[in-house]
Amino acid sequence: LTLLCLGNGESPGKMAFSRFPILLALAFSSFSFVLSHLNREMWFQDFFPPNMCPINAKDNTFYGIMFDAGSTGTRIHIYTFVQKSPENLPELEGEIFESVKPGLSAYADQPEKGAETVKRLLDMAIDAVPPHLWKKTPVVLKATAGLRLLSEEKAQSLLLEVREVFEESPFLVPEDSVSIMDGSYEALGAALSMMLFAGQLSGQNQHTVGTLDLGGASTQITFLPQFEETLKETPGDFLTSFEMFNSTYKLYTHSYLGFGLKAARLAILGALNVEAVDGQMFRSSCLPKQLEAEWHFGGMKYRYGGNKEGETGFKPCYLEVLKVVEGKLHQPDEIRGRSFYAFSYYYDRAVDTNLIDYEQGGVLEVRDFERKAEEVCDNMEKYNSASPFLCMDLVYITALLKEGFGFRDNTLLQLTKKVNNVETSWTLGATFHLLQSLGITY
Ligand SMILES: Nc1ncnc2c1ncn2[C@@H]1O[C@H](COP(=O)(O)OP(=O)(O)O)[C@@H](O)[C@H]1O
Ligand SMILES: [Ca+2]
Repeated sequence: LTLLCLGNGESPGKMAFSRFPILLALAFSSFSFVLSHLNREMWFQDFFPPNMCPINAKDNTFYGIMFDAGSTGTRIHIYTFVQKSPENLPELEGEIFESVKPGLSAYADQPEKGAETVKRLLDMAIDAVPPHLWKKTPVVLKATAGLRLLSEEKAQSLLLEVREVFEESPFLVPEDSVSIMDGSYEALGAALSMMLFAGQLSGQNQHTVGTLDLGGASTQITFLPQFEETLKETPGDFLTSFEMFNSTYKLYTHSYLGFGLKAARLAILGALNVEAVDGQMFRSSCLPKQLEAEWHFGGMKYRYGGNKEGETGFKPCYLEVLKVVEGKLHQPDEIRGRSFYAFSYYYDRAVDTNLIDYEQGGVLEVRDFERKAEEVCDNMEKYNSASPFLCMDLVYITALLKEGFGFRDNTLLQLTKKVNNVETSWTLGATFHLLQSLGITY
């Protein structure tokens, strides 16, 4: 640990040390997400102490290794926890994070090569975790929508190869250590992560927030309902209970498969679930007029292009996109008055269009995405150098938020990549849950 610290966060991968009692939220604020400044500033930044290195190598440290096998990339998160005494709750000390592209599903026909990418990432953990703790450090890989969309046979042979890599490693390999994760577990992990982060803020003005994750293939929404009404009006399969510290919590959580950004592109183009796409040209008013190109996704090749003769721009594009989202998602009333953390492609597209800074993130209103979508779609030639899908992606994000989930124009979204150098991802919550269920403490 000391050695890694000398590297000051640069090696191997991106080392981050933060120190916050992650469980305060669970213990004191009844799972309320606590936000202080609901103005347009980063509401986290005042509350976290600056990064710091552990003063000494500690013997009350333990680790958890979580792989996120996403549809566009594979990521390793190596978390360090410190437990000061048995009666104290563990604190998150830091994270090492690294990622590779493409994701495992790109190796559908070469499972060994796919597993090799996992092995290279796992080698980082050999350096990061002290040898005497290897046997006590669980390693788990959870695959998301990308693998959910592969055939069962291809997905299973990938998972089998990865399992072998784990078995050959010196780490603790729990039962079911390599699996395709249920969408609601992904959402639950994200919610738990944010609860852990927000624990630092307890005692401030309390507002509860939820999380929105926009992946390539699927999208998730999660929040802790405050009103009985919401629980009554919500279909049972949108509610997930989980236990922690002798309490049961009921979360609203749902994963919409096929509503990730890339899957949505296909749906908008009318290319989803179309047989014999080869040779067929899919056109959209959301694409530059003169564009004609090819796109490889999920093992298929698609030809797509702009409306050469017809209309292009924000209005016709919005109508096209509306068909894909309108009436397709459950709209809980309660979310209208809430704030949400937004990750992944919400973050990336906001960065691409200078709505937020890549390092800092920021707070946006739903209408900021709409304004940007109008600007990009009505001036596509100006945005030529960016992705040809930029207009479509922004309109999809706008429509998904407004017409899909039913958010207001002024709903606040906190776009956050990292809290004090720890990635905001479902992985922290899932690792925490894993360590709890294995009874791993110092
Ligand atoms: N830990 C992470 N750090 C940075 N970006 C991430 C992380 N996890 C997901 N993303 C972003 O989300 C996008 C899509 O998510 P991904 O996890 O690959 O898809 P899916 O969740 O549908 O499997 C990625 O392109 C990436 O920009
Ligand atoms: Ca993801």
